[in-house]
Amino acid sequence: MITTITLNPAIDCIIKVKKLQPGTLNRAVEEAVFPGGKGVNVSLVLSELGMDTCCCGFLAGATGKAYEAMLEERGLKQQFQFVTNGFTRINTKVSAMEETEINGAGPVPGWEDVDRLCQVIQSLADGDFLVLSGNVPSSIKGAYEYILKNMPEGKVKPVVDVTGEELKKTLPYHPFLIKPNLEELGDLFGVRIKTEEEVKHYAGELQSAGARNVLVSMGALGMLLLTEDARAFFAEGVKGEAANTVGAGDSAVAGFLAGWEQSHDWEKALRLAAAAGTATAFTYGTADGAAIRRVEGQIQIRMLEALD
Ligand SMILES: Nc1ncnc2c1ncn2[C@@H]1O[C@H](COP(=O)(O)OP(=O)(O)OP(=O)(O)O)[C@@H](O)[C@H]1O
Ligand SMILES: O=P(O)(O)OC[C@@]1(O)O[C@H](CO)[C@@H](O)[C@@H]1O
Repeated sequence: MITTITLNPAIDCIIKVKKLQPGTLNRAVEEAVFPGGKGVNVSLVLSELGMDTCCCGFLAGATGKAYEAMLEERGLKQQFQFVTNGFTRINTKVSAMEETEINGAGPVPGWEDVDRLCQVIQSLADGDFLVLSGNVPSSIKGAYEYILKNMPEGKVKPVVDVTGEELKKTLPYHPFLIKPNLEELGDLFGVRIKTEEEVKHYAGELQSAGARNVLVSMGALGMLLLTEDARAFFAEGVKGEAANTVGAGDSAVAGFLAGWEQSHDWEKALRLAAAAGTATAFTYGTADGAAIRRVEGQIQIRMLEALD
């Protein structure tokens, strides 16, 4: 079982306009709503890939009820808890010549809510993956570190996809996988990363700080994997027309975990990660299993020189 935590999920509203014109009324030519938030996206893609998954985190208000109904419609196992303050956010993603996103703030959970969540995940089985993914509300800053501190040592294999300080604080808990994108990796070290060597170097620094495996996603360029047994691979990007790339990174995390669970082979895990990310970039919302399997055969993987 792979459990995902999304502290601040969102109804993702994807709107396509011919041309985005700020300061005036824009009308959609296409629109769709999805139950979004990084951890839930991971669960949606895991279930498409035939994996057993459950998502949890916090919902609130009328939009929270609507969100719950959307999860039910998708047949996703969930253990979300309702908090009393605020409402589940609606994140607007506008697809035009470029992508523009407006993410809401979301409800205001308290530490007592985090404690309730910790109770829920105490029942995970030894060795289960626990995916901690997405923005941490400011009322509970440091929540990922707190959650990991409250799990019996060695019980779960954490997977962390979050930016900045929240990520750094989880590294002493030796996450099985972290997945920064190129910009996030650079921001962690206050640099702008330009070469593959630099990606490998800074991913290696994150391993030295505690991460076991590091997957760096680079949008249309592809993704680089540095493994705990000091191997490095690169999955080349696949050319094609992106529909909306929201959730591509989350799909990559799901593909990696599904691939790893199914094969225990780094290259196969990376291939499925790249296929899932690509398939999601080429569709509205997260990709379905058939689309991911179709892209899988197009992924080219290069083995890189290991780190010194
Ligand atoms: N435009 C694209 N064309 C082809 N493949 C893409 C494109 N965008 C993303 N991908 C694939 O998806 C993977 C993950 O994308 P990306 O690096 O954009 O993740 P991210 O920044 O974490 O995204 P998000 O936060 O929206 O989930 C890439 O490494 C690549 O394999
Ligand atoms: O505000 P956060 O939590 O950083 O990001 C939330 C979000 O943008 O991330 C997902 C894509 O990765 C979307 O489904 C969702 O709207």
